[in-house]
Amino acid sequence: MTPDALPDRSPLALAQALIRCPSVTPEEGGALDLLARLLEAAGFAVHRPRFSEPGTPDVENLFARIGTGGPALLFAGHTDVVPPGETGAWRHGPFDGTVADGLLYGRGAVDMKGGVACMLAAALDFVAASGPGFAGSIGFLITGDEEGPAVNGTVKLLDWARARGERFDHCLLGEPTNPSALGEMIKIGRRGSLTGKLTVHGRQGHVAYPHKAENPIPGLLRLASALCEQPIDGGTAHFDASNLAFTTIDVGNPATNVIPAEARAVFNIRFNESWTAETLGAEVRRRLDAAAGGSIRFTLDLPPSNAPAFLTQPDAFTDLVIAAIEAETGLRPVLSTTGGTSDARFIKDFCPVIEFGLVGETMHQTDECVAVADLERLTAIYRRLIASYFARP
Ligand SMILES: N[C@@H](CCC[C@H](NC(=O)CCC(=O)O)C(=O)O)C(=O)O
Ligand SMILES: [Zn+2]
Ligand SMILES: [Zn+2]
Repeated sequence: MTPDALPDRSPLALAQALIRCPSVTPEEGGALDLLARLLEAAGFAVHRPRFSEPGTPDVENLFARIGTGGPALLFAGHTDVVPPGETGAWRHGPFDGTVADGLLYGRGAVDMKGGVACMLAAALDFVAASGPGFAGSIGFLITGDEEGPAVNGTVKLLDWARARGERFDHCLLGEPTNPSALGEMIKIGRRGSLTGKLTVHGRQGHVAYPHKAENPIPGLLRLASALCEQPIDGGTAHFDASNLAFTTIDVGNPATNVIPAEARAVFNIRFNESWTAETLGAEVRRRLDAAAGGSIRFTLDLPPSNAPAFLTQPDAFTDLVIAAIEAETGLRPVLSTTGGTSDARFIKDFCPVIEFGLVGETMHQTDECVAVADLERLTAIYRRLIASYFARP
């Protein structure tokens, strides 16, 4: 492809072209430019807002729409990718877009340039077949900040769209939702995420004179055990049990003969709909206070969480997505809230959102790859969904 030529509209060609754009967060890498040119050529009005926030990198985003009326269907996703890690360890270059043995290799193949390519191929095909005057609208809300701090991406893009008076009835987010086979799983919600930073305070001193010091490490271990020992809850009808994991314990003491003054640990909790970040934070404090018993001096920092648990009640739109998946794969997807959080946590305040995309088995891994056949089938699912969405009375 010459620099200005557009790839053909097949999902494979689009996914290869996107993978060849090195868009490791927060770099745009040419990926959004490519989408903009493809969407503009198909008659979409395209906008490229760039957002900033002190202390975070500026990030480029894309919003596109064709049609002004309803029903209005929004496709959402991201073109940024996580770093490839050791590029020499990859079987094929992470930004080459190589196809071998029926698999397309590259960073973002499943998470989620492949998914973006499929939604684009399906929408461009529908618009070409029906003409731009179909009754309704199709939108694209694509960020370059999903894998990063998620501050200058979807959350601000939605505010920007709201301020312009953009409205959508339903959103399909194309994150990789299937554990091992296309058609297995739709995500209808996500657990919340809360991070805690725990510090136990002691008094520095000589290891040979412990009575003149106060070692914070046993206290930190006691508090950490207290948080890990008791389950947080037993799960709910739609959500797994909440889980807490310590991610680091740090003392940073280079000396073998000094009792340190402080010991620190960080934990992250993935919580279900029976909690908010506030009620869960209060419960964590209650458990720590009980374990400390007035004798362990600690401070707990709970940075504000922008990731609540949420659930989208299955509705007629969910039924359309299920029907499209069943027709193309023969599988009936389970409706799940498992896994990490996603940008759907922001979109849910804008319109009902569900997630369905590729098989996520290799996401974030060396040799991330997608079956070319899955790209074609996911495009057929999205194409069928669009047709049935706009055919509704
Ligand atoms: N970096 C962002 C969001 C982090 C989102 C991340 N999500 C996943 O890993 C999704 C994978 C899956 O379960 O399908 C997470 O949950 O940490 C931020 O921090 O805002
Ligand atoms: Zn993703
Ligand atoms: Zn990811």
